[in-house]
Amino acid sequence: MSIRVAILGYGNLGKGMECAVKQNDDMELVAVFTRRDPATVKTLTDVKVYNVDQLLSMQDKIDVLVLCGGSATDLPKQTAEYAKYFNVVDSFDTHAKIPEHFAQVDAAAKEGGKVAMISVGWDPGMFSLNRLYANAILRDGSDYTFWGKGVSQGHSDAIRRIPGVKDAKQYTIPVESALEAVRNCENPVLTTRQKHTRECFVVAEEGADKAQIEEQIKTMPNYFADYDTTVHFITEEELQRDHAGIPHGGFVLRTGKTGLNGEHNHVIEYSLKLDSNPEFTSCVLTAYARAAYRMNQEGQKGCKTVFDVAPAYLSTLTPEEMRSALL
Ligand SMILES: NC(=O)C1=CN([C@@H]2O[C@H](COP(=O)(O)OP(=O)(O)OC[C@H]3O[C@@H](n4cnc5c(N)ncnc54)[C@H](OP(=O)(O)O)[C@@H]3O)[C@@H](O)[C@H]2O)C=CC1
Ligand SMILES: N[C@@H](C[C@H]1CC(C(=O)O)=NO1)C(=O)O
Repeated sequence: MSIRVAILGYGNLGKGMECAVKQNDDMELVAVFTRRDPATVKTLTDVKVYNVDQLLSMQDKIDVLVLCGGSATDLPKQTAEYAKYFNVVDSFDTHAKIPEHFAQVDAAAKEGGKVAMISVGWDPGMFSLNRLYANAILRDGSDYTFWGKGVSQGHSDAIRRIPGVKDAKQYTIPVESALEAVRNCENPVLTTRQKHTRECFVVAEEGADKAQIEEQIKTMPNYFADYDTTVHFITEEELQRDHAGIPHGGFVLRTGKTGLNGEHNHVIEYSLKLDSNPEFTSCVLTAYARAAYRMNQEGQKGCKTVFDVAPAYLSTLTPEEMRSALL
């Protein structure tokens, strides 16, 4: 029997989820839920769209609810709210607030006897896993993460939540000299500001105070305050013409030494090059939706992160196929 998946929140991630579920023949997309009028939400497939006020009445038709809202203001409320009623997966990526998000979601999921997976995606998510593996293996070393050049959905979402902003895209740009020093095993000590810059393209509402918007972006804690950030105000047409895509990617690196006197250098590198940040992120969310369902079917409950999920839960391979897949 297929795993019945539903989506809450129909933006870039919601559209990505619609595509990702179709690529998994052990799953079916049963519904999309939105806070808006369903009639205004045009989907890519013939999936039925409901207003979120219908969600609880459909609890018995949904095995996993994937939360596709924004981390800045949606997920802090929605994940804990619905973890009481559904197995849920979210992509919460305000790194500094993950511990408090975990605590709230864990209490709700345990109360409902459900599994909740938070901070699933590529960073946090796949990059988190690769940082942990590399750190566990190369004990004498240094960790580095670089993103881009590409469009951060979290940072773009955070800008769009500012009053007076109609639309926005944020590019994360790695400082090439820093990346080169790391690859050369120079083990540089780098501040946040020395690794990336951020460039924002913003469409302001008619009559909005652009100076105030720019100030709110540049001083925004957890998103922009620790970076050199530039803000460009452009028209909706220019945004659609010049910044329609959502490509991204990045690198997780760990450089370290082995041998009694550190004679040998090693570099671990995991990289992603993504045409579509939301479609790739949705593929990760979909694999972890499979894991959440399976773990709950075993009687597990509470909040999990990618660190708590054995790879076998993610895979459609049988145990015999997995053993040969080791080769
Ligand atoms: N961990 C990771 O690696 C990654 C995490 N993310 C996270 O995913 C989050 C969501 O990103 P993204 O999907 O790009 O965000 P969007 O801004 O596209 O969508 C966020 C929410 O806004 C609402 N919305 C979307 N479009 C419209 C519209 N035209 N008018 C009104 N409301 C709209 C939707 O809710 P509703 O339908 O209810 O109105 C939607 O769920 C990001 O904030 C980021 O934190 C993203 C990429 C990677
Ligand atoms: N969570 C990020 C995924 C990566 C990209 C990123 C950044 O550019 O700052 N940080 O983490 C996103 O929303 O796209």
